[in-house]
Amino acid sequence: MRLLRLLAKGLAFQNTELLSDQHNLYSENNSTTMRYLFYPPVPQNVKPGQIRCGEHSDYGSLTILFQDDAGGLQVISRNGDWIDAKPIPGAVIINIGELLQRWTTDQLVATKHRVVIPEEELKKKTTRRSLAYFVHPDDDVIIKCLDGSKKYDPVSAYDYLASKFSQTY
Ligand SMILES: O=C(O)CCC(=O)C(=O)O
Ligand SMILES: [Fe+2]
Repeated sequence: MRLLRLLAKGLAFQNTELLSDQHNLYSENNSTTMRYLFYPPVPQNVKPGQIRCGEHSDYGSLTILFQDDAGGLQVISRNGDWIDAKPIPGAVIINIGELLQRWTTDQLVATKHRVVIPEEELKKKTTRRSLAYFVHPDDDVIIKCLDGSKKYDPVSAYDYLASKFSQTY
């Protein structure tokens, strides 16, 4: 909630509660979830180009991501290069989600990221664990461009998530 308030401040919204007010994280009408991810050791005969977690951006408002020291997470830069998001002890990663990008008409960008397989043989044998807290707006919030533009069609947070899940799974 503090992060959402700070983002609203950073974007110079008059109402700094504008985003946080739409996130009743513990209500039944909110799809915020925590996911624990476990990546087993990579098999020896892994094919070139195989990946631990394919390129995507997260769907909601923000993701707070805790990763262990295995490494492999990469984020895409504005010019399309993949940059290692090296684990830093005690640090968390904050990803902007697609709904927040739509809401802010691209002022905040949902950065694409992926998890690649380590190159060193020894590291391939290690597992990787991460913990992701996917923060979502309340299900019934209609996400429409806050600047009044029509760049993105209004969509409810729930419908957006449901359409993403049906495409993914
Ligand atoms: O495991 C990770 O570090 C990233 C996972 C991820 O990006 C996701 O589940 O959306
Ligand atoms: Fe992700």
